Amino acid sequence: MAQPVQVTIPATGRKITVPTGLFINNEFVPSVDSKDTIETVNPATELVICSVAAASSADIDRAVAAARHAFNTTWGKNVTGFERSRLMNKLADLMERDAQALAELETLNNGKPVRVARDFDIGDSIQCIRYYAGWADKITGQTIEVDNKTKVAFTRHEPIGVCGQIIPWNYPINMWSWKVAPALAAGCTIVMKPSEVTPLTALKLSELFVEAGFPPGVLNTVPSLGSVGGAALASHLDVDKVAFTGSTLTGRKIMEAAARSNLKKVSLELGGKSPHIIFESADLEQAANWAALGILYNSGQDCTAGSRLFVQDTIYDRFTALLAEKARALKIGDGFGEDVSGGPVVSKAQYERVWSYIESGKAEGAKILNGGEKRQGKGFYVDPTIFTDVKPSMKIVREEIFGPVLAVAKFHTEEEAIALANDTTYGLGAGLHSNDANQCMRVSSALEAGTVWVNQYNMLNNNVPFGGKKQSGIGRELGSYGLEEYTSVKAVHWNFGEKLDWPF
Ligand SMILES: NC(=O)C1=CN([C@@H]2O[C@H](COP(=O)(O)OP(=O)(O)OC[C@H]3O[C@@H](n4cnc5c(N)ncnc54)[C@H](O)[C@@H]3O)[C@@H](O)[C@H]2O)C=CC1
Ligand code: BAL
Repeated sequence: MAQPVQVTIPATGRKITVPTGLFINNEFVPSVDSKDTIETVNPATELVICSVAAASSADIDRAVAAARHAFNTTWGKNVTGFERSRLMNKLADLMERDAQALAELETLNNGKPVRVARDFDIGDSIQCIRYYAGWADKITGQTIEVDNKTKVAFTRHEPIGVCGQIIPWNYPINMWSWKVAPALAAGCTIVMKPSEVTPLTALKLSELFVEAGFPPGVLNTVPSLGSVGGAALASHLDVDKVAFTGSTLTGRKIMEAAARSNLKKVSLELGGKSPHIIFESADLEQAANWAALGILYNSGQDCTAGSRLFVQDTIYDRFTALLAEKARALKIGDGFGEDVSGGPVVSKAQYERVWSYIESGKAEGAKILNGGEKRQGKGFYVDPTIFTDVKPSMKIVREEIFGPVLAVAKFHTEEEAIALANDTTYGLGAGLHSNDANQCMRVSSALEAGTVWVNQYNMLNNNVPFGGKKQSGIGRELGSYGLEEYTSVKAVHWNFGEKLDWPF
């Protein structure tokens, strides 16, 4: 299978041609040895969209060989930073040109509102590529004086080499750009494995890669099951680095595979159970908006979802009433409606997983403030579900749900809020709302998380690093820190005068 198919966007009638082959060496090709395919589904209708080729481990070998050849002959060794920057900016221009069609395809496969896909996911992705295009010709090492007369050392920040990149289904285009942009800027070549749930936009973006004029082999796109293509990349002897976003369980497997194979560099962006604290001095209306956004954006399918909310006892009743209003005001529906703010969750598997948590919350005795009832009809919809009066031991408080399900608890003192917030194996995001600046400073220092939001939530910038502490990950994405993950520092020691006496 390598022939493109035409898919029709139900709401607009637009026909989009989608490549269905594996993208290797700038061509869409069938698998070398497998007839396996991946079926994609529209989560709003539960109807099949199309099937694409599934890469086997032999295909991963072929993609890695293409990436290695491009690294050694073009991108990694013979293409200047200026040229890398130019091509990256061209890609960003093409994404801007095709933003509406890309957004429609993203919505079809993922379910998120088309307005959100276009204005946030894709807008942010274009900016990410331009941000790192700006770095491509500015990667420099240091000159270090070793002694004043005869020796100097300098460092070179060299591209790591061939990178395996494994991304999830919650932000297919956005996670693609977070991974691809710094790797390209640094001079690395890529084998990209999109999620088997949402491979369509990664394939469509591969077409734009060719149109932008990138040399063959720089980016290779291999939709595949995680246990096949993902595992093959993580354990491949000729892959120099693997970058992953997804569950902590799979992150652990990837790290084990890297350790057992060639000790490739690993960066992991994993799960979370992020705390969000509302102190009594906060602007409650604003804090309720941010708390609702924190759990409902992307239908809660967000690694930094503020899924544990801690509210000071003095404002608890007022605040929870406000929060319920916010949840009820949000329009959930088919993502093709321009006024929709939340779509279905991505798949049947995710729908069942989220509902099993809702049932467990009910069984463990948490009170339901909003939602908690299944809808009739087609589509993997989960209405905003808010549990109050939760206990720290409950499953809905301890485990990542990855759906629009919030666990709310009360606290009395600042110390108590910090202790509750940090009572988790995760450490990705955290938020707090307070009008006391000293309190904001104290609490943001005490929270064990890679990102802390003060008087806002879930806002990210391409020039600010992002990543986790504890079991939420290793390494950073975005900003100059994200670029460092794709370079390897070489120290060159240079002698221009010292004679070595012999015997020494
Ligand atoms: N941190 C985040 O952004 C994400 C977290 N998750 C969490 O994981 C839960 C389960 O979702 P899944 O889709 O099953 O997550 P997952 O972590 O298994 O999938 C993410 C990616 O990893 C790949 N993968 C799976 N097994 C692999 C293996 N053995 N070796 C290499 N790659 C492999 C998948 O094909 C996909 O591309 C969600 O409910 C959520 O809690 C899921 C997606 C994103
Ligand atoms: N919100 C940052 C990326 C993620 O959810 O995976």
